[in-house]
Amino acid sequence: MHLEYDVSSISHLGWTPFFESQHSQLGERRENVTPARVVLSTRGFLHVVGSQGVKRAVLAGRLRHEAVDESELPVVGDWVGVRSDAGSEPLPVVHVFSRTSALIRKEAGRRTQPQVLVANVNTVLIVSALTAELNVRRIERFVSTVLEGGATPVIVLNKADLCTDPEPLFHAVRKVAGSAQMIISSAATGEGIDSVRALARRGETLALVGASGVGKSAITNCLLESERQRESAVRASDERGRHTTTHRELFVLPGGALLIDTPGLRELSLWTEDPSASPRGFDDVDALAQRCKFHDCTHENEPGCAVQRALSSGRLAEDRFQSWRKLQAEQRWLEARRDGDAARQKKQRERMLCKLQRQMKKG
Ligand SMILES: Nc1nc2c(ncn2[C@@H]2O[C@H](COP(=O)(O)OP(=O)(O)OP(=O)(O)O)[C@@H](O)[C@H]2O)c(=O)[nH]1
Ligand SMILES: [Zn+2]
Repeated sequence: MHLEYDVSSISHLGWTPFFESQHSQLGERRENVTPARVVLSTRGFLHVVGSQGVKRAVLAGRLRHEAVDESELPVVGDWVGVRSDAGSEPLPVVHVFSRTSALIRKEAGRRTQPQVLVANVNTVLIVSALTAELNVRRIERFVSTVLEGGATPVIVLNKADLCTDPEPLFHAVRKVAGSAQMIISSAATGEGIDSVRALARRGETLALVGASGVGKSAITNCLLESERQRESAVRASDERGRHTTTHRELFVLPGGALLIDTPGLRELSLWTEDPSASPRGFDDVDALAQRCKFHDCTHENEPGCAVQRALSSGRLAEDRFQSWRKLQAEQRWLEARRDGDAARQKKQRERMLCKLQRQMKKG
């Protein structure tokens, strides 16, 4: 059982002028493109919600064919256009609206492909547990990825009830958090949950990310003020009999905000659309780098290097600098791989041809 989606206006589902203007630009096609938001995606089938309520939908073959890579296909949180005159379900998805933000990682495995986890989120709650497993470097990477995707990161340190002294961990994370807000919470005692709830504004979309078992579902349940999520989600028990979130789903919180719970993410390989830029979330390092004598300073052994100076004085921590280095190296590696990605280029060419052919048919 879900909380009912409020379909009296699609703005309650996150529709904004940004999408409206794209819709207007469709011109004559506009009539056949009814906006709906993807709330669930399983094995090729989508569940979308729009002014007509929740419907099953499926991607039109043309969209799949034209996509340069999978990152262009709709995921949970995306706004799509369905042909509502199609009559019976599944309704064909004939359009995907450009995104305001997305959480993107490099696909697991050998392929150099972006994988979009969720789309059109305002705030991403990066959840960790205040336990010995807390990994500052992983949080740093999440912050960078969220900023890269155009959303606002908020760091949630959960299970405060299990931690006798959260202060040292809090300060260690603070050093890598940049401008991200930080919340200490406990889904068990309710501590900090009001601060999380304050981020959940009507019509805005939040997503929860973090490793398995940190308490994403427990926090969700607190926000739902009931056990609904546990009942609604398709849950599978793993071999230890533990319940675990198995898919992404967008649903409504009592105050009218939208929330996407995601399955545990242990690793997050960086993805970036602009590999030459400095990794996001490192304002401290960026500010120092701007004061180096040479603007193309590599911060290794150039004279007048402000980064090296800060490292020797202890103002910049060595591991923070190494993280920045590592992310930057990953970006460069991605760039090199992508340039050489022949399959991608072939698809891009095919797509251009398709477009041309269509235009010729029309003209
Ligand atoms: N003591 C304590 N236990 C918690 C807290 N939050 C969650 N838990 C427990 O930790 C376990 C895992 O919590 P979940 O909410 O299922 O974790 P999750 O992040 O959703 O995990 P996945 O669905 O596998 O990604 C459950 O047994 C929860 O009851 C907390 O703040 N304090
Ligand atoms: Zn330098």
